[in-house]
Parts: sequence; structure tokens; C-alpha cells
Amino acid sequence: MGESSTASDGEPIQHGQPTVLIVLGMAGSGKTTLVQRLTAHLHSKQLPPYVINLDPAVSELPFPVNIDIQDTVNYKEVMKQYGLGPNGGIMTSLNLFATKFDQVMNLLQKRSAEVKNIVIDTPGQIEVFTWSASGAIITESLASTFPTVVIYVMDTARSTNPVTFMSNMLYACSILYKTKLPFIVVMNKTDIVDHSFAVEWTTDFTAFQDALNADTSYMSNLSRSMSLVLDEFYNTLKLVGFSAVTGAGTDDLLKAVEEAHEEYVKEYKPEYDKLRERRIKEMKKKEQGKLPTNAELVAEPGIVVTRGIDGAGEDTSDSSDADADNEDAEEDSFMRFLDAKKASAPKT
Ligand SMILES: Nc1nc2c(ncn2[C@@H]2O[C@H](COP(=O)(O)OP(=O)(O)OP(=O)(O)O)[C@@H](O)[C@H]2O)c(=O)[nH]1
Repeated sequence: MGESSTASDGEPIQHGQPTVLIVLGMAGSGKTTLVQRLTAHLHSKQLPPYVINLDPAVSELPFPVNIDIQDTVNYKEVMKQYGLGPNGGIMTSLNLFATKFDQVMNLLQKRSAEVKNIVIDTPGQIEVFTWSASGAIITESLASTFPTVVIYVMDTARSTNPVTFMSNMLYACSILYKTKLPFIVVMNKTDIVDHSFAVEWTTDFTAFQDALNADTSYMSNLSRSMSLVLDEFYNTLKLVGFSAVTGAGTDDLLKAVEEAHEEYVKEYKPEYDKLRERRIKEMKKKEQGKLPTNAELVAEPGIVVTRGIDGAGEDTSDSSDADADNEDAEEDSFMRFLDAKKASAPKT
């Protein structure tokens, strides 16, 4: 387990509610290096964060971590046992870990008075987290308990083409739709290319149009229209230039995190409070209506020894109740969609 911040008399410092930072981004954008830089900075300010690694396939973590998915789930073993390739292995490992996330939440709640930030590194394959039931479960669990913020990391040097920039921004916007949380775009690697072009493109519509002017392709025309559509997204966007290698922009990033924390409390918390109440009601209903099966009565939970989750039980199931709920909801909505289609189809 990592250290907690301590006062000079050795007593833990009480910090109020911590902010959860979910770090997302395309493979190679610099998520892990950013977490490393941020962690080192916060340690130097005597504010060590609580760090969770959710990437089961990372070979070496360059920062101290409190909870590591790799201590609970063996990704290579998962691939072998389920006959999966690398992506399927990562997805299934995250599913298995999500079934244990209530234990992670208990640990976080116990430590919440002592830490100011909870930092979460996610798998390189961004869709494994953003488009999976387990990613949604983890995000909802965190966001219905703590002020939670998404940090979307972009590689500045690889976004200087306006069409590429637009496709990355559309992706960012789709993640905002999925997570429904305050959103910070971190333009990383500013030691290679300054991010001022991105600030200009997101604040001055004509500057972006000018950048596209030389190009008359279909993608370029589409990007032109899309920049108008994204105007509202850009208006509320917190865009920060950063270099995970040099540390430039760290203060700006922390300031944006503070603002996003406030935004969560004002704008997003009421929705997440409602969601939590609904979940509690659903759980109570399930508990009342469900009798334990014979298997549940005799089952001895296996123990996985982990650095982070003391006494976490090994789980061999491949989906949780919450996963199933989510799938049910998606199936219901798909059935409604089909019914609506059938009803509106011209009669032959
Ligand atoms: N010049 C420069 N290089 C960086 C910066 N941040 C990360 N890198 C480099 O970019 C590469 C990818 O960085 P990672 O931190 O592993 O990126 P990631 O997003 O965690 O990658 P995945 O784990 O594959 O998703 C590494 O070679 C880093 O050294 C930066 O601010 N500046």
C-alpha cells in the first residue's frame, strides 16, 4: 500500500473529498508518463495520490501504485484459459476486476479523508475502458461516490493536421457522452510541438477553417462542418498544454482539475446521487427476492493475495450482476429500436 500524507506530528492529514482522475487516451499518447509525472509532483508537494493501475498488460509501472489490476488478475493466464487474443484478454481481465470493484471502493472510502487525489491509469486500448460494461461499472462506482474527472490525453505532435485533430476531438466528445463527467483535454508532448494551434482551433472558428483551406477533400469539408457542431463542446472544454517529460504545464493541469472538481459538485453530482439511490433500491429489491443457490451456500471464496486489495477473493465468473443489468438494458433498448423500425416500415 502507498503512503498517506502525514502532518509533522505523524497524524494523517484530513483532506476533504478526494478528486478521482480517470486518465484516458489513445495508445502512446502518454497516459502512463503523465501519471508518473503527476504522481512525482504530488509526492514532492507532500500530497501523495492514491494510484490505481487498470492496465493488465503493462510490463512495468514507472510509479508507485496502491492497487494494481495485475495483482488480482493474471492477464496471460486469462488469455490461455479463455483462448483469447491480447485485446480479448485485456477486456476479460477488466471484466473480472470489475466484479471486485466494490472492494476497491471500500478501500478508497477508508482512505478518502487522507488523500487529495485518486489517479487511475487505464489500458492503452482506449475502447476496452470507454466502450465496455466493466469500464462503465468502474466509472459509475467512482463517480457516484467521489468527485470524478476525465483527463483525456492527446499527442500534440500527432494532432497538428486539422483533419486528425477533428477526428480526435470527435472521439473526445464521444467519451464525454459515455462518461458524463467533467472533461479535461491534455495536449501532451508540448516539448515537441507547442499546443497553441489547438487553443486557436478550439476558440476561433475561422482559424480552423483557414487551416483546412488548402484541402478540398471530402474529409476536409466534413471537418469544416464538424467544427461548427463542436462549438458547444469547445465552449466548455478545459484544454491544457502539458509535457509529461519536462513537467511543463503541471500547475495548469492541477488548476483545471480543481475547476473540474467544482464543476462536478455543481453540475454532475445531483445526477450521480440519483443514480446511486436507484442502484441501492435495485440491490435491496434483488436481495429481498433472491434466495441463495446451493452452490452459493457451499462456496468457499478463493483468496488472491494482492498488494492492493487485502484478502480479495479469486473470481472465476466472467460477468457480474451489474454486467448482466447493463446488457439487459442494452437488449431492451435494441428490441424497442427493432419494434419502432417494424412499425414505421412501409407495408408491402
Ligand atoms: N517527447 C515526449 N514524449 C513523451 C511524453 N509523454 C510520453 N512520451 C513518450 O511517448 C511514448 C508513450 O508514452 P506512454 O506513457 O507509454 O503512453 P501510454 O498512453 O501510456 O501508452 P499505452 O500504455 O500504450 O497506452 C513513450 O515513449 C514516452 O516516453 C512527452 O510529454 N514528451
